[in-house]
Amino acid sequence: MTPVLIVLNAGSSSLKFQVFDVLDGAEPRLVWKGLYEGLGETAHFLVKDTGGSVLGEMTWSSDDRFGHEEALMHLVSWLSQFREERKPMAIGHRVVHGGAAFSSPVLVDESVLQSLEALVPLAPLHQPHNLEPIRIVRRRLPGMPQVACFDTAFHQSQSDIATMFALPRDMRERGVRRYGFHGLSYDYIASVLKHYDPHLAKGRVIVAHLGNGASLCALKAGVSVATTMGFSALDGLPMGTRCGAVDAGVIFYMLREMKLTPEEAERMLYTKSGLLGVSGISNDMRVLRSKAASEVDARRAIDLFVYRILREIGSLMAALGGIDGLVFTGGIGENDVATRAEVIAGLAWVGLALDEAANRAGGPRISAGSGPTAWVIPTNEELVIARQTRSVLGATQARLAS
Ligand SMILES: Nc1ncnc2c1ncn2[C@@H]1O[C@H](COP(=O)(O)OP(=O)(O)O)[C@@H](O)[C@H]1O
Ligand SMILES: CC(=O)OP(=O)(O)O
Ligand SMILES: [Mg+2]
Repeated sequence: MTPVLIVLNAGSSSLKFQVFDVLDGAEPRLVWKGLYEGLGETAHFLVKDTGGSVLGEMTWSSDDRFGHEEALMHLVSWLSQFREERKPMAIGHRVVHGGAAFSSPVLVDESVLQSLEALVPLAPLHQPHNLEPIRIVRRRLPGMPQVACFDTAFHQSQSDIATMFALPRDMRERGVRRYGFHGLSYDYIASVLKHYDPHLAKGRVIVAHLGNGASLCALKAGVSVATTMGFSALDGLPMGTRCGAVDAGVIFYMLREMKLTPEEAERMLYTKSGLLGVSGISNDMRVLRSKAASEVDARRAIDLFVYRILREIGSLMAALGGIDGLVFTGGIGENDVATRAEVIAGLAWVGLALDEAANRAGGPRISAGSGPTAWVIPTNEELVIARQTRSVLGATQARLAS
């Protein structure tokens, strides 16, 4: 019987999962990949094998009240049909915020869980949903080892200066500092750079993780030296519905002059801004691209997104002392040919030149000429979670055995 790891990435209305075989010494190997979406409403379950064949599919109506807990229990029961072949040995979770206390993945117990719950205000869009399945599993499958893998941990390599705000010193002692996010994605990209170009793995690389959440990371020899997100996943680039960096004075204006409550202000910045807020149309780049020729506000939202990416790339280049390579990843970075072309066009001054045919074909290398190179590399946060979960379990077992 093969031991398997279950990797969970829980969103507000979805639960994505992947199941990995873990054989001694080898890289975790994906076997099944699926998701529950529309949780709490009309829920839908779909699971496929690595060849893309559908292994299971189901829909529940809103009368069924099928939420996160039901989805997790359904997954456990779905997996049990394979119990002769595969035995779940642990669950690895994406947890967006690890705060100052967690600089590496950790086996979850009650005190870890309480520390992670204290970080909910720093990542209100993500953290509650990341922690909910951990609580459910602790209640329903009490013996199951669970490992929390953090979006923040990869950035712990940054210098003190790179993580500071120019606020009074005691604010830092309270944990008010830049943490950075999308670290599971950057960890994956850093781990595969050598397969694309050994020079890049040792060089100065900017990774653009452009999805519904978006950030950039400056890698020096594969290590994070700076990133655009900060204390929360709100800072830096404009995103699908998040504003990215705004002057803090805007928030005082919202509270004092517009008389918004802190909750209303937070909702505006997290869920009504970014591509959605500027366009008034959609947070989805596919929709904006389809309307960009006819609707001026769709075009403006895209132009602002690209302009802010270019400005932030300039800032990260300063932190790196130059640039050898630029990597696009995430839903927009991997799929949107036009965004990649527009960003590279804005970087002609650093010697980047687009290979149009390669860009249309999706890469991997999409630059021409002898200057810095540009790449499209699909990310794989789940594989990093599987790697980290296995390594935490291995270390725990070794500790218990000694
Ligand atoms: N074919 C595509 N062309 C352009 N943009 C796309 C395409 N597919 C997905 N996207 C964009 O990617 C976003 C989702 O990115 P993803 O990285 O999956 O998001 P999340 O942050 O939820 O993990 C969508 O909102 C959309 O803007
Ligand atoms: C941290 C973050 O923004 O995550 P996502 O892109 O999944 O929303
Ligand atoms: Mg994501």
